[in-house]
Amino acid sequence: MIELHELTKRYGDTLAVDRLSFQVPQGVVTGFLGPNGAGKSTTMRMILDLDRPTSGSVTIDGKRYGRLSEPLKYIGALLEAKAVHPGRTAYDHLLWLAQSNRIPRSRVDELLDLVGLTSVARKRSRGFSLGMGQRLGIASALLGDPEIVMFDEPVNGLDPEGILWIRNLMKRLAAEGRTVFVSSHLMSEMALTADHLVVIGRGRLLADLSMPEFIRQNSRTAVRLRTPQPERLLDALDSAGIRVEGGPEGSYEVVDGDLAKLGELAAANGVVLHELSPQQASLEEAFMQMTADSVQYHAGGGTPLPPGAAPGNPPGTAPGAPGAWGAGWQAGKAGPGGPPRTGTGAPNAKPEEEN
Ligand SMILES: Nc1ncnc2c1ncn2[C@@H]1O[C@H](COP(=O)(O)OP(=O)(O)OP(=O)(O)O)[C@@H](O)[C@H]1O
Repeated sequence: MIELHELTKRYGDTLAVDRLSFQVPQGVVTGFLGPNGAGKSTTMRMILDLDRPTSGSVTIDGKRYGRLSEPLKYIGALLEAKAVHPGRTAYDHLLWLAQSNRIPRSRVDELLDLVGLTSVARKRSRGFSLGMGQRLGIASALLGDPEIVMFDEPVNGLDPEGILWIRNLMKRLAAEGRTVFVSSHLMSEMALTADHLVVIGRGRLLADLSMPEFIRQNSRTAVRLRTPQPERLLDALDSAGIRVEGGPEGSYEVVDGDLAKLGELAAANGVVLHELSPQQASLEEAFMQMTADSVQYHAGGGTPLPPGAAPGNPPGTAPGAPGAWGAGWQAGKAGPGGPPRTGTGAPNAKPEEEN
C-alpha cells in the first residue's frame, strides 16, 4: 500500500504539493486526477524518491522507497515514456534493469511478449514510436512482478488500440490484487478505468472516494422542457408545486424531475411542448466543476462554455463560475465526453526515470 502523510513539496514560490494525505488501496485501480500543474507528477516522483519532500512523508508498505531493497519487486512505475537510453535496444534495456534487481533473464522475454514488443526487441529504442516507448516503459514497470504499479498519464498520445490495451492491462493487474495508481487529467478516461478516485487541485486534496460515490455525488439529472407557451407551462408547474430553473436558449429545467409525469402534466394543462428531454451532467463536467478553482492554465482566457456546449469542445475550456451547471447539461446518459482541454500544458522539467 502507498501511504502519504501531509506530503508537501515547494519549488521556490510554487507550492506544488500541499499537505497531501491519502492511501492508495490494493486490488483496485485508483485514478489520480487533477488539472495540468495540479501536482500529480511531483507527488509520483516523491513516492519514488526522485524528489525530496519539503515536509511530510510517503511510504510503500511502510517503508520509504529508498529503503526498499530491490525496489522493482515492490513497485513498478512508468513516469515518462521516453526514459530509455536511445541507443539501447528494448531487450538490453530490460535486461539491464532485470540484472540490477536480481530478476531472472527469462522474465525479459515474458515481458516483451506481454507488451507486444518481441518483434522489435533487438531494435534501438531511438526509432520507437510513442506507443512503443509506452509499452517498453510498462514492461520495465512490470519486470519485478511488483504488487504496486504506478503509471503517470499512460495513455497520453496513444491510439485507440493502445488506450484500450493499457486500460485492460490496468484492470487485470488490479483484479490480481495489485495496487494500481494511475494519473490522468482526463476524467473521461478514468471513468472507464478507475474504481477509486483521488482528485487534487493546486497540490491539495479535493476528493478521495470510490467511483460509484463520485457518480452518485456528481451525476445530477434534470428534465428539460421547451415550449412556445411559457406562461402556461410555468403556471402548471407552479400549481403542481414543481420548482423550475431557466435552461439554455429559453428552455426550462426541472432538477430530478420525472419525465413521464412532466409530460402528463403538460398534456393535462394543454401546454404545447417542443422539447421534453432527460439531461445528465457528465463525469467530465463534474470533474471540471470540482477543479474549477484550481485550473492553473486556462486556454483562451477562461471563456465560459456556451450554453448546451458538449464537453470536450475546444472553445470555452474553462468551466463557468461555481454553480453554473446549467451551461453544461448534456442530453442522454452520463458518459465519457471528448478530452477536456483544461490548459495549455506547462513545460515542466521532469527528471528521467531512474529505476
Ligand atoms: N522541477 C520543478 N521546478 C519548479 N517547479 C516545478 C518543478 N516540477 C513541477 N513544478 C511546478 O509544480 C507544479 C505541479 O507540477 P506537476 O508537474 O507535478 O503537475 P501535474 O499535475 O503532473 O501536471 P500535468 O498534468 O501538466 O503533468 C506546477 O506549478 C509546476 O510548474
